[in-house]
Amino acid sequence: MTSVIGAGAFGTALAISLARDGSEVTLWARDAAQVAAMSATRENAARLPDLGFPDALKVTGDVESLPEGPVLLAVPMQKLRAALQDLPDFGARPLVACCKGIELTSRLSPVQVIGDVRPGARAAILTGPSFAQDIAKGLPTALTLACDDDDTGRDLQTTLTTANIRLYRTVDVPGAEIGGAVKNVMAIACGAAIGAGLGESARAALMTRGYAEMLRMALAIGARAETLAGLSGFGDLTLTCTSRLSRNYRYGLSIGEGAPFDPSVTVEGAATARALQARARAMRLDMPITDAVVGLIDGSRTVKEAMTDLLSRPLKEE
Ligand SMILES: NC(=O)C1=CN([C@@H]2O[C@H](COP(=O)(O)OP(=O)(O)OC[C@H]3O[C@@H](n4cnc5c(N)ncnc54)[C@H](OP(=O)(O)O)[C@@H]3O)[C@@H](O)[C@H]2O)C=CC1
Ligand SMILES: O=C(CO)COP(=O)(O)O
Repeated sequence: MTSVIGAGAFGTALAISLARDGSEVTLWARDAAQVAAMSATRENAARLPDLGFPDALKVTGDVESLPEGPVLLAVPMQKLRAALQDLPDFGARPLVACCKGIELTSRLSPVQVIGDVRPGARAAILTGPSFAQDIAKGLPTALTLACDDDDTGRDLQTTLTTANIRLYRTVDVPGAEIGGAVKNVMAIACGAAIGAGLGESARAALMTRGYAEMLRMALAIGARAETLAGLSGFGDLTLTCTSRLSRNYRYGLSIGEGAPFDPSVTVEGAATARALQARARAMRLDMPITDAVVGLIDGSRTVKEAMTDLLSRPLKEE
């Protein structure tokens, strides 16, 4: 039995996929009106319209009624701490972060935030390339489940694998987390380049040099290079930097096109770019594309200026 905290796009999609296999899943939302609507219509009309809930999916607003078994925390990175602080103590139940990014106030990763709020909890992260719509529709996906306790990781891998989600396991939690955080920043950069008409070659350059920044930060925090070459790094970078289904990429497009963007949409890369830049500066790491994205977001650089900054850096070896 699995519980999902947060009936956003990702939490709902995971719950649908698990329940479609017949697993008992309880999806918790904090908003009573949303709970009532989802219970009545058996869909999440706001986030995943027309994708009905399987019978095994239970909806609740009563967090005390959640069953034993893993708890998936499917809330945005910058909301994870507040969500955990409002939730009851889940005892020995594994807590699985289902978010991507770095907390702006602390520069901590999702699993580090869980450890900060719930010391001693068995924590893991589920990350990798997948759009909620694809998961909910039953399309094939492959994701990474990272847990530093391999026994817990094996249990979670078995429990959370579904007919359309193939899970790969790793104990390299920092590696899995940093890939998912940095790829969103790079997706904003790529969207901005395409939106400003800079072309596909510029996008390929940003993806490749963005991967170099991802790897630089990963190695500096003790992660394994192989993890970054996998689903949570290279895989998710590829998906997010090339698809208009990505909200981070679309946010970048809007910057490049000078078009408005709905501020209520979850764009993890925006806050994470600032957190990543602060972390990189403290660690004396060179992350020029991250710097450029922060400049675009705070309005201090135009796309043209940011690209000129990147192209005029001293020449170096690859
Ligand atoms: N969407 C996707 O395709 C994918 C998303 N992810 C990751 O999943 C994470 C969540 O994204 P996604 O589901 O898309 O986001 P959404 O914006 O669709 O949903 C966010 C959910 O979090 C809930 N929430 C926010 N703050 C709190 C809080 N303090 N306590 C409890 N619940 C809270 C919201 O509730 P309310 O509506 O009441 O505000 C909402 O249900 C992100 O880190 C994202 O990167 C990963 C892979 C794919
Ligand atoms: O993380 C995702 C794909 O793996 C979803 O990307 P967005 O948050 O940019 O929509």
